[in-house]
Amino acid sequence: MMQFEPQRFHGVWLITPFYAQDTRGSFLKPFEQAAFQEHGIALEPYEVFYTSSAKGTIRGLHFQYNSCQDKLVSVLDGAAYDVIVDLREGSSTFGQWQGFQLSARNRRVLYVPKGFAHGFLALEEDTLFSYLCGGRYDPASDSGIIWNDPELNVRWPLHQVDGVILSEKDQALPSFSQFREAHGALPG
Ligand SMILES: Cc1cn([C@H]2C[C@H](O)[C@@H](COP(=O)(O)OP(=O)(O)O[C@H]3O[C@@H](C)C(=O)[C@@H](O)[C@H]3O)O2)c(=O)[nH]c1=O
Repeated sequence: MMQFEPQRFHGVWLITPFYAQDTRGSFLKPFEQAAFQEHGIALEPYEVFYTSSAKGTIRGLHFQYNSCQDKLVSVLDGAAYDVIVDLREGSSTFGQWQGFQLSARNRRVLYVPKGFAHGFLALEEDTLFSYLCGGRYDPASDSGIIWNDPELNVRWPLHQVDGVILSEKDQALPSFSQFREAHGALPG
């Protein structure tokens, strides 16, 4: 049976997938529509993708302005410190962040609703990160907030890596205050 643990941000769930082992190996099921619906999670899968990241890579903190995606994320190989930031209009936890340890060993799966920025730090070499997203990729409105924004003050576990690797795009992301001036918030 899958287990669903509600998190302190309304609508965020940490999920223990169905997992079984036998003499052949293992079986893991991270998504089952009926089980998600029973918990009020209306994820309509649109696309699946994976990324592989060198240790120390930070991807994020990303979101789309239009056709906001909800995401089911997990780590298939390696380990990551996963971070979400509540950017939902009218949310009582707007501007707050939370971090989660996701790894191939703990098999935890995180459901991130629409209206959040999302990112992670790869804690091991070649960390394989999996996404199941509701909503299409919209490159025109793909954006984010800089990973080390002083106002958000995410406490990344940088002591666990030797240095930070970032894409050029992620180095140039706006600050949280620039995001608020330009957009205010995201539709939840
Ligand atoms: C995200 C994405 C990227 N791409 C392309 C654009 C680019 O050429 C290449 C790499 O894209 P990026 O640099 O944006 O990839 P990346 O930095 O890994 O982006 C991802 O970061 C994490 C934190 C998320 O939450 C994801 O939703 C996504 O935003 O892949 C797609 O074709 N479809 C997609 O859905």
